[in-house]
Formats: sequence, structure tokens, C-alpha cells
Amino acid sequence: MTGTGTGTPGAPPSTAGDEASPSEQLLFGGELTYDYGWGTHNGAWLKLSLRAMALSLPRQVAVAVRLARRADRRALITVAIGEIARGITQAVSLIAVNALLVELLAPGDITGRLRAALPSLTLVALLAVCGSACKSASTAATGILEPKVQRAATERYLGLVARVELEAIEDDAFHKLMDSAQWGAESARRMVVHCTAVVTSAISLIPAAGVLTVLHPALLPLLIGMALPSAWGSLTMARHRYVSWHRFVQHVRAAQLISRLLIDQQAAAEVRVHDVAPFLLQHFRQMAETSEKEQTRLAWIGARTGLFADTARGIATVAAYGVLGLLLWQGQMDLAIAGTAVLAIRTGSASITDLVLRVTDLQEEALFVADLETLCDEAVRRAIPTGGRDLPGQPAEIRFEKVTFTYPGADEPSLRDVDLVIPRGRTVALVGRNGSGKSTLVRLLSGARLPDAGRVLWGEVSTAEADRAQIFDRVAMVAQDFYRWPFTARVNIGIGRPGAIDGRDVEAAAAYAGADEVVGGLPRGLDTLLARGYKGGQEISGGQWQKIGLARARYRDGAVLIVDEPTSALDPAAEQRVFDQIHELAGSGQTVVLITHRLHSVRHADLIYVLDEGRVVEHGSFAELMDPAVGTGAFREAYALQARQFVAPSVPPQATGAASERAGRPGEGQALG
Ligand SMILES: Nc1ncnc2c1ncn2[C@@H]1O[C@H](COP(=O)(O)OP(=O)(O)OP(=O)(O)O)[C@@H](O)[C@H]1O
Repeated sequence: MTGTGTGTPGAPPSTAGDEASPSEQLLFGGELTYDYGWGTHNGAWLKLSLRAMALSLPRQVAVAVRLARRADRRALITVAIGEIARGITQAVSLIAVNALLVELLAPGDITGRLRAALPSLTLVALLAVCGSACKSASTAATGILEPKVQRAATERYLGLVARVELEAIEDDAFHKLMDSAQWGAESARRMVVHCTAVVTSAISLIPAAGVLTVLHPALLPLLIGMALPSAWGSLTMARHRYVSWHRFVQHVRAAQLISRLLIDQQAAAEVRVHDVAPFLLQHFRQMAETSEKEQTRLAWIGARTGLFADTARGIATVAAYGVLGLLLWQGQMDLAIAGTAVLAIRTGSASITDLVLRVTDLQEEALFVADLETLCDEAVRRAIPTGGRDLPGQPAEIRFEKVTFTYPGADEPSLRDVDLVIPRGRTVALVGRNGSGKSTLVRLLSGARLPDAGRVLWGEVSTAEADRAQIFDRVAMVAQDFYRWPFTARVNIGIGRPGAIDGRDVEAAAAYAGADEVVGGLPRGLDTLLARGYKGGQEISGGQWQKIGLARARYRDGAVLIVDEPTSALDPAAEQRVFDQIHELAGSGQTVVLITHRLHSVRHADLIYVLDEGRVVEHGSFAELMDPAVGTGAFREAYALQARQFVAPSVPPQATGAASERAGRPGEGQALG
């Protein structure tokens, strides 16, 4: 584990020791780093000083106002008017109270003094009513604004993240940013509340400070002296909380992951049969304990800081009232003025304390909102570019020219110098051993990834310069791990081209893929929810899902159909039907790229490419690849190996020993599939 220290600026605090715990090893491979490495706010917490706070306040208020304006302009205006009006009523109120005290403490009979004080008293009462009305209006508008701000902030970052390159989605640093950003959206909501409170406190502080300055020049510094310890205390804690949060965000995510696994539907059977629960619980506890240690550390820092700040504040308060008493005693101030001063000090110190607390809260939330902004900037930077060259109407072929591709962080390329041609309206099969690069190849073909070297050309336009949206639009894909949406069967098919899902087309696509039988067996047909654990939700088998996946690709109706292991979970009849349909599709002018380990099913493909360790080792038609006089023989050997499984005796010979048993077992040896 890296990043040790004791909470001093410049080094993240350490509570978990220097060695990665077994749980950290489990989830982070022992490589848990506590970097803050996201450019703009790297070390931003260090800048949480009084001066920086004062300087950045206008910017943060502007951020909150911008967020609020984006969410609901009218509510924002109501809050602004309400708070300013409330501040003004407080200011006038203080002046009216002073006038009231002067009248009441003036020489003369009590009836006359009360009569003279009546207008001021009425004004104070009226102002109190106005102040309450303004507060109610502002509270209501803030309540309306808050969820809208959170929604707007969330929508914005989700919209941007959904458009980033796949590479970013697999990047752990980007994930960490996304975690912070989720917090940031909530912070945006709280920022509006804090910002409103800052404005209120600042406005109510102005008259208190003004009155004190007029009464005696020594009073304002005393008031500020009373507020400084609280400011220091809350700033210190804000800084610790922010650092701590950034350090432990990965732990929180990991603990959530483990706890979700315990209740996950797909893992449920294995959790029970393999008795995985104690193992997971143990790691959950370890992760939670690491976070608890940090919470304890923070609690102690909070207690120490609070005690120190309160003591300093107590001393400053005694000093302030002491000076006031001294001025009275020396006759430098009369009683009415002292009364107003006490009131102004009380109002002012409440406002200033509130102001400092709110500014600190605002500052803290602003750091998370800054994370959100960083994520949005990063998402924009890593977005799939919009625009680019138009694809030709019907490119005659898709061509790979010396394509090399390495996944970020991988040592070895997954594709090396690949040359390949996919002619329009043909069926092209990709075969090869596990990990030979077939799925990677179709990711590059569909524009989901871009090559590091070489070109993938749709006609004469390379995917790197093309308008990627146009490429996506022409591709229908049933990936190996196609997504099982927790929605209805209808949506699971129609989501192939989500917009307005057309009922009749969905039914036609379902019938085409043989999914109509699956749907027919569901209690509510196409409207059955395919998500167990929800009301009316149903689960279907792996093979049935595969039919839904094929129906989705059919519904999408792209010019190029990519099917990655489309029949791995299908029974023999369904499998035969799928391959017949694929063959028919190619006959109707659609380009089909088929990835499969079932070599007998590629007999009808126009072209077969055999991959091994990221290279195309041979290609040709089925007949060519089976011809002993042509190619490397890789395909032929693998085909023969698979074929042997079907001609082998149905009852294995007895007592032939482990070695001979292994030799007859399917899938072993140097097979491609
Ligand atoms: N997202 C990824 N990040 C890093 N490496 C990856 C990623 N996806 C695949 N790889 C690696 O790239 C290589 C090729 O993988 P690919 O999935 O393309 O193989 P494949 O031929 O489709 O295998 P299979 O037949 O098992 O589906 C493998 O070494 C794999 O580990």
C-alpha cells in the first residue's frame, strides 16, 4: 500500500497500516494507491485556508447559481428575492430596535415613553412578519430547486459518461472519478442550500457590523475575534473529511461490491452451494473495519479541534463582553447604546458563525462539485468524437490493413498486423482459440475501438476519421456477453433500436429468431418483465436469452450483422435454425460476421479467417482450408479434432487409464474451437 502519513498536508492519512489487508489484496490486487491524480483539483484540499476560502467564495456562489439557473430559473429568482428581502428586514429591524431602546430608556414618564416607542414597536412587529413571509417563500423555492439541481447535475454527467470511449469505462481512475461525481451531484443539491444560507448570513451581518462600527470602533474586531476560532475549526474538519473521503472512496465501493454479491441473484446459487457467504462476509467486515478506523480517527480529530475552537471562542466572547462592560463603566457608552451593542453582537456573532459554517460547508461541497466538473471535462475529453467523414452509401467491403491493437494496460497486443477483407453481402467467419482476438477484431470493425496502428476501412473511410455514429448505425451485434436488460421482453428486443419501439416489428423479430415460443410461454407475453426479484418478474434460460438477443439484432436491422457465439447455449435444432437463417441473411445482401467455435457451422461461410495469438494465420473458403495442399493446416486439424467427438463410441471403453481417457475427451489438445 502506498500513501502513508498522519493527516498532515501533503500526505494522505494512514489508518490501515502500510500492508494491504487480505481484503485489499482480494479487490485491489494489493495495489491500492492513494493518489489524488486528477489534474485540476489535485491537492485542492490543501488550499482550504481562510484566504483561499474568501477568494474562492464568489466563484463558488457563481457555480451554485449556474447550477440552479440551469435547473429552475423561476425558483432561483424567488430564492434570491426572498433572501435579499429577508436580509433587508433584518437590517431595518436592528435600526428599529435601537430607536425603540432609545425611546424606552429616555428620561420622562413611562406612558409618554411607551407612546413614543409605539411606532418603532409596530415597525419591528411588521418587519418580523415580512421577514417570516420572505423566509417561507425562500424555503419553498429552495425545496423545489434542490432536487432539480441534483437531477440536472446527475443527468448531465450520466449523459456525458454514456458517450465516452470504452477505454475510459474500463479505466479505474475514471471509475474513481465517477464515484466522486455521484457524490458531487448530491453536493450540488446541498450547495444551493448552503449558498442561500451564506447570502442570508452575509446580508444580516452587514447591518450588525455597521451598527457596531458606528457604536464603537473596538466592537467589530471583537466580533470578528469571536468568529475566527469557529472558522478555523470548521475549515480544519472540512479538510480532513475531504481527504479522508478521497482516500476511502475505493474501500466504500469495494465494500458495496461485496455486499451486493451476497444478495445478487446470479451469484445466489453459488453462494449457497459453495458456501461462499462466510468468505464474502469476512472480507466485507475487513473493508468496513478499515473505514470504521478512519471514522474513529476523524471523530477524535473532530473532538480535539472542537474543544480547541470552543475554548478560543469562549475567551474571545468573555473579552468582547468585558470590553463592553469597561466602556459602560468608564462612561464612554450609555445604556441604550450598550443594549443595542449587545443585540448587535449577538446577531452579528450568530450570523458570522453561521456564515463561516455555511461557507465551509459550501467550500467542502464545492470540492465535490469540482470533482463532478472534472468528470464532465474528462468525459468530454474522452468522448467518442461526433462528426467526421461520411461513410459511403454501400461500401463494397470492410478492410483491415495491418491493424494492431493493444488494450490499455496490456503488455501484449491482442491484434497484430491483421489484414482482412469482409466483402459486402457475404458471410465471413472468424475462428480461433480462446483469446486469439476474434471479439477484439469485431470491436474494431464496429468502431467501438480504434486501432493503434493500421486502418479499418469502410469503403475508403477509416473508422478513425469516420463519423462513428454512422458506423454504429449500420451495425447490429449479438455480442458473446450481450446485455440482459432488466426490462420487459418487448423492450429487450426493441432496445436494438430504442426510439419508438414498434410492436409489430418486435413480434416479427421475435418470430424470426425463434423467440416467439419463449415469449408465448411467459405469463404476460412480450410485456413480461425479465427480471426476477421485481413484481411479476420472470427468469428465462440461457438459451432462451440467446434467442431474445438474436431477435434484438434482427430488430436492429443493421447492414452488418455481427454474431459472436450465437448458438453456444442453443439446443441442436435451434442451433441449426440460426445457422440456416444466417446463411439466408447473407443471401439477401446483408453482411454477416460470425464468430464461432463450432467449426462444422462455418461450412457455408464465404470466407473463413483463422486467428491465433492476434494474427490471421490462414484464410480461405471451407474447401480451401480443408485442402491438405493449402494453408497451415490449423483449421483442418481443429476440425478433425471436433469431428472425432462425433464418431467416437458413445460408451467410453472401460479401464483404459487416465491418459487414454484424456485423449478422447473433447476440447483438449490444440483445438481452435
Ligand atoms: N477489455 C479488455 N481489456 C484487456 N484485455 C482484453 C480485453 N478484452 C480482451 N482482452 C484480451 O485480448 C485478448 C483477445 O481477447 P478476445 O476476447 O478478442 O479473444 P477471443 O478470440 O474472442 O476469445 P474467446 O474465444 O475466448 O471469446 C485476450 O488475451 C484477452 O485477455
